Amino acid sequence: MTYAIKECFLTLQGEGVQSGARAVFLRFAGCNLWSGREADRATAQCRFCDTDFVGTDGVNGGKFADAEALADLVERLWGEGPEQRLVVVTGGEPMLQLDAALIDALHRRRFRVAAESNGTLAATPGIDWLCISPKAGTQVVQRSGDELKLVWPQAGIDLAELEGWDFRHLLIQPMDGPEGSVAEAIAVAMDRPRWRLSLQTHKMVGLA
Ligand SMILES: C[S@@+](CC[C@H](N)C(=O)[O-])C[C@H]1O[C@@H](n2cnc3c(N)ncnc32)[C@H](O)[C@@H]1O
Ligand SMILES: Nc1nc2[nH]cc(C(=O)O)c2c(=O)[nH]1
Ligand code: SF4
Ligand SMILES: [Mg+2]
Repeated sequence: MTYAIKECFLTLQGEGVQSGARAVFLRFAGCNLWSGREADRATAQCRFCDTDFVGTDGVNGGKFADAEALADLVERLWGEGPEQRLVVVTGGEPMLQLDAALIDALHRRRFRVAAESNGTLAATPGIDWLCISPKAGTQVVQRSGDELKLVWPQAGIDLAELEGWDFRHLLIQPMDGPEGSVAEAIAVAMDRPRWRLSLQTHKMVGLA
């Protein structure tokens, strides 16, 4: 299978339960909830995205002919040094492309595979840490995983409904943008203690 990769880079996980962890980020191109074009943002199903996932022209981006070539890139970016190998597959929407062949190739190189997904597609089997981030107005089919990370505020999302899904960790993350509100995210954590505040720390410290 050919994989379309926007960018691939070594950084620290900036969000969620594993925030602060050294990780190679593998960003797949393309999403099923927005074209990625600004002209389409206002009418997209997901309208607050902070990411450019269009094309394959980012750092180490490109078309990869097979899983081995892509896993080799991830391993090269991790480097020979420290163990505790972690790759975060994201996008765009990674479940459009992530397959068993790539997960297996990464596992054979001793990587734990974490994924960031909008939950509208069933997660590929074999992921070691699954983070689902629901978008209002969409049908979330993946209602189990390790962490549910909700960008807030989003009108039309019922927190009580999400609390009934099968996730070990509930994170509330301030939306970065004109509709965002740190205060409203803090209020959720104060009113509903199962939800913990997730901040986009990479943006605070100047990491990609
Ligand atoms: C860019 S998305 C890619 C993965 C997947 N498509 C998803 O939405 O979960 C990665 C994470 O960034 C979050 N995110 C996107 N735009 C954001 C924004 N403006 N403010 C805060 N978090 C945002 C998403 O909700 C998701 O948790
Ligand atoms: N450092 C860093 N952490 C992240 N956590 C989730 C991200 C994403 O865009 O999927 C992201 C990202 O883009 N950078
Ligand atoms: S679903 Fe994820 S990648 Fe797609 S537009 Fe929304 S935040 Fe961005
Ligand atoms: Mg990001």
